[in-house]
Amino acid sequence: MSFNATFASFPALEAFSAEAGGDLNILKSVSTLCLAFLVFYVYRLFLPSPKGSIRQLGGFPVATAWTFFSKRTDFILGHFKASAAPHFRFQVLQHQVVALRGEEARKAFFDTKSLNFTEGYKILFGAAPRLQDIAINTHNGDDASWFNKHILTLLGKRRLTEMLPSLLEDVNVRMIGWGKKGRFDPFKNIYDLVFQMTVRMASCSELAKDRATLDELQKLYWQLEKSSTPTALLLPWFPGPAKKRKRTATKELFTKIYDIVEARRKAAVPSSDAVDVLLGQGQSTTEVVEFIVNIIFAGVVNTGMISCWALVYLASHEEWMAKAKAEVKALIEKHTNTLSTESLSRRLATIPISAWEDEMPVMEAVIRETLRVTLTNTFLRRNVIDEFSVSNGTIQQGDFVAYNVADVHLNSEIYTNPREFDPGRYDPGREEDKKTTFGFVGWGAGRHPCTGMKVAKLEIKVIVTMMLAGFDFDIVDKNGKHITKIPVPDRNDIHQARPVGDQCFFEFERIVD
Ligand code: HEM
Repeated sequence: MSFNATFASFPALEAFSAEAGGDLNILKSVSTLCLAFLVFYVYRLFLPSPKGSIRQLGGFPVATAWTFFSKRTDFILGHFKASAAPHFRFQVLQHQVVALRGEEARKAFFDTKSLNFTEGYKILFGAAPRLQDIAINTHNGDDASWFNKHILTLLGKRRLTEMLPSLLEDVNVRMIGWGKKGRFDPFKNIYDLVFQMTVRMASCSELAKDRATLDELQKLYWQLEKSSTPTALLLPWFPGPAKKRKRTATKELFTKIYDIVEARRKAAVPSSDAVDVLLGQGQSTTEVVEFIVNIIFAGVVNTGMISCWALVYLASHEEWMAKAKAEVKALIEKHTNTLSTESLSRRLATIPISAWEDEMPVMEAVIRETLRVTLTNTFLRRNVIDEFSVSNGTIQQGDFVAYNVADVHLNSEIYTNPREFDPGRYDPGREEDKKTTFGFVGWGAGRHPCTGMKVAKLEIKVIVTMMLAGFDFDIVDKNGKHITKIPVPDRNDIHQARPVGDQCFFEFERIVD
């Protein structure tokens, strides 16, 4: 059955068509609702805070919630700066959110069983499209353990070994497309590489090789990734054009992947690609599609961001560039035939996964430091069971809890000159990240460590290694002039953390094919 047919056969979808016709009625109700909300909020402003122990933010709740969605990092850090308290509480529509800071809060945030991961992100983040969004119910939609189990087997060491040559070839083909010399925007070209690699790892070679479909998927992906606007999150029921565009893009994305998975189901000879492995385990086409979409949304943004910024920092720090290049050279000399006339990507493919993982300490430190300086996450949870106390404040059942990564990663009591890029801070003798509990949370911590870390690290290392061994490159402005001021990530840009102010580019020349 085609996805369109499956899609159309769901009764709830018919309800959606009817809903579209009913937009006018909804619009009429909107004004009444807005008035009701207004009266309610003004009334609330004059009531004493019912949650005595945690400071409740004043002001108009809709305005407060708006800043939480539009400039999340500034919002959280700004309110913490204004008071010495370890927490504050605010309202997003009918939901209560508690922002936390400090070591005790961090321990509780990452370790408390009743703080639910999926519920935390579902309402306050909303990036990954779900089949439920287009009225299709599945068993695994909210089951994080189902995805984690499959990630660990499908993206484990054995598969990384199998996939390494294809990943390198994908990168090589794209890099050939850049030409021998030129200038590019890393926040476009490097993301293209990461998107292709992620799709390759999560799906099948038919899709990874089909450039036209990949480009279409990538376009839909960014459309959906960037559809989590303050309006969309605050007014999810509002029937505006953005909501319709999101629904159409979600349907198109799922449909394209569905057709590819169905074609693999009918293939005479199964391959070792992720899609075939999942189908072989008896998963339905819908489940496989859901798996692929979830991997793309879990993987692309952060892997792309760290690959871009690792290269930007290396290009801005001569000493670390020299160390990283020396490490790559040593790896190539030890594990590849340096007399071979084969392409760089083919030679790199002979380096065993264990060497990529264990013999690149400089690159490990560069990735860790890039994560520390660049990551902008506000981690989210929802307290789904009993109330509990943290730093003398009560987290009620149903409360959302938010913890911004800057509280630990940019904390000058933990890291010296925290905004400076200095991978040496993890060296024996310094080990600044070990000074406190969960001093580094770039790959998560406690109950929800990142299950995609190994594959993400490999993708970043492949990209950086291909750049260091294959190119001379410099960081320049839009006019091609070398940039001396080190770019600073925009901590409110939750997708790419692009540099604040002017964009930066790489001016490159290919030196090894
Ligand atoms: C540089 C790239 C990446 C970074 C920095 C990163 C970071 C993180 C962090 C910080 C968390 C914890 C979030 C929290 O506690 O709220 C997390 C969780 C997760 N990550 Fe990643 N991630 C990356 C790449 C990937 C990739 C490529 C995948 C999939 C292949 C992936 C899959 C996941 C999943 C499924 C979880 C949730 C784990 C759970 O439910 O317990 N990540 N990641």
